[in-house]
Amino acid sequence: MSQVEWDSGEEIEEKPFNRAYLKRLFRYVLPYRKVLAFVIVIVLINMVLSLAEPLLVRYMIDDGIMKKDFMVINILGAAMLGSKAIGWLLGYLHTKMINFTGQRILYDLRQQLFNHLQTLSFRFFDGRPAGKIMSRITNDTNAIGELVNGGLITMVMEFTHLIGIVAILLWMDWKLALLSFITLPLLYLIVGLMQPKIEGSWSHSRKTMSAINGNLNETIQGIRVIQAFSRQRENDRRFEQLNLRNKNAFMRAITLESMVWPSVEMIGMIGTCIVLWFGAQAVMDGDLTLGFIMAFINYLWRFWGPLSALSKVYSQVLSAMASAERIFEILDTEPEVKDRADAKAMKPIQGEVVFDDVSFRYAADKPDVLRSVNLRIKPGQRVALVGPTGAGKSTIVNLLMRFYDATGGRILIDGQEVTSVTLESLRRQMGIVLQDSFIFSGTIEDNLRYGNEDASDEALRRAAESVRIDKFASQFADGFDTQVEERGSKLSVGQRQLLAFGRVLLSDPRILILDEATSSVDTETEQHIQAALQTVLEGRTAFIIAHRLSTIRDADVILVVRDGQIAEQGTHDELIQQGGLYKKLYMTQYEMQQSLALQTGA
Ligand SMILES: Nc1ncnc2c1ncn2[C@@H]1O[C@H](COP(=O)(O)OP(=O)(O)OP(=O)(O)O)[C@@H](O)[C@H]1O
Repeated sequence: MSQVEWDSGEEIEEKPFNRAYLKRLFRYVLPYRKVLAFVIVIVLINMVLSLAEPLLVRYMIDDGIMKKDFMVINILGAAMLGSKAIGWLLGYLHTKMINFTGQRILYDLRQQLFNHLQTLSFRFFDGRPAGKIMSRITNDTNAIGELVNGGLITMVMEFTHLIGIVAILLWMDWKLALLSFITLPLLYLIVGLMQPKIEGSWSHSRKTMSAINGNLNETIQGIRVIQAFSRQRENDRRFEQLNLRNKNAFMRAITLESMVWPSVEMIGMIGTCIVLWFGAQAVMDGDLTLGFIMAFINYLWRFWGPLSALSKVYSQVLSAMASAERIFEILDTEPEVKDRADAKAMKPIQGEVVFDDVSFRYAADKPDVLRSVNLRIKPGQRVALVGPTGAGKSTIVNLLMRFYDATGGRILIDGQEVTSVTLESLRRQMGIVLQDSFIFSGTIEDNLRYGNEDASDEALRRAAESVRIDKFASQFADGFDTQVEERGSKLSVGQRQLLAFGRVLLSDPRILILDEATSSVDTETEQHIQAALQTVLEGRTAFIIAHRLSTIRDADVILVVRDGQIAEQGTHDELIQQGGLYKKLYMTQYEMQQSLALQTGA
């Protein structure tokens, strides 16, 4: 399946039974077949023990109590106690073993999903909400886990239980058994009619719950904007609607459920009364014993339990089908950008970059974003990419990093085509610093070492010093061991930028890509950043996506990108002389800065 086909629409709660999925799910169970076979044997033994109980009661009454034989009472009493004790032990074993196995299967599945997810290309993540991807890894694997934990064993256990009960009833007295089954069509009618409605309500309740979660997630993520725009009241209203829908769906499900199972019990009672009526007659006539009737009724009561359990498992299977489909969709999505079969490790590079007639579009049905781009950059050159928004600057560097593959033409680094080398060897020699540098949870040191875990302490210290991280790290009590929290929320914008420089410096790439930060920092931090930048850029081929043209005057080459093409190319002075788009952009920014300076009196 291609990544584009991956459906990002509404999540469906249940799917029809699908043998192919079940077979595929079974592959995850296969490694644990021995332990599962053992569990099934334990469960069956337990079931036989439990089915024997009413018969023991029968003999206790008929042969013990009625005949005043204390020996029989003692033996049967001990047998009942013994069977319960064994049942307890087997129950403990089976619950533990099945849950452990379920967790192991979940672990395997989650690990496989996570590993696969990391190999997927940017296109997969483009426009696909993170929340949905996350819910596939957590909720959907859980649904599968529940099926294994509860469903699988319940199915085996309750089905054999049901067959066992029917067989015993028929064996005890087939006429009486058939008489008691008279109420079955009524039961089928009620359960058959109501169960889909109940399930529908539960499914609606789950859907509204996931909408609540989505809303909550967005609110927490966007709390700053929410408060800044004073949107609390509107948000409250939206949340209240979702909350209300969830409450109503839950209440409807409970109302229906509380109607169905008492009705089932009522029908069960009708069956029991029929048996009692005919049975009482037979006992009085001396055809049946009291113990027999007691045991028979006990079995009848046990008949309803498996029925209700099986109907619940069925809906569990259907929801696991929907989850399986979503999980397999991810697992079947091939990474678009991957190593060719004959890919070799990229040799250590100097940093020459050639774009040979490169074109690119983000999707087959979208227009070209880059058209016939030709470039030749020498090792160590400092290249600035400028141009209007949406012109294709980021796309050029995305292709260079091979986050996407060019749809036409070739990209060569030191004469090696980027598609002919392994992704890891390519990216290890390149570094990227984005506008909003992503900082991971962990310590400042962890983040510095991100691209080079084996760096010596000395190298770490030097890198930190040269971009002045040591200055701000020393402000914290724990220094380099300070936890920066998720996304570096403990750090300022400038500090995050410096940390990103330090990280890339330590990984020592030959080619560096830098998306210049647009957010403004104070003049002193700006100076620090500019000084750090000079250190980072030294001796490397650098591509800088520049937003402030004043910062790139000393670039070796300035590429002016317009409508997916290189419209102009040269040094600052050359381009100003040409009097083209660059000069226009430069003059506009210059005038804006001047008028800003006049307004602020700076
Ligand atoms: N992931 C994507 N999927 C589809 N289209 C995209 C994607 N990323 C960018 N585009 C489109 O490609 C074109 C070029 O975008 P690109 O990000 O390269 O522009 P840019 O010059 O870097 O702009 P800016 O200066 O605003 O960052 C734009 O029209 C944009 O809408």
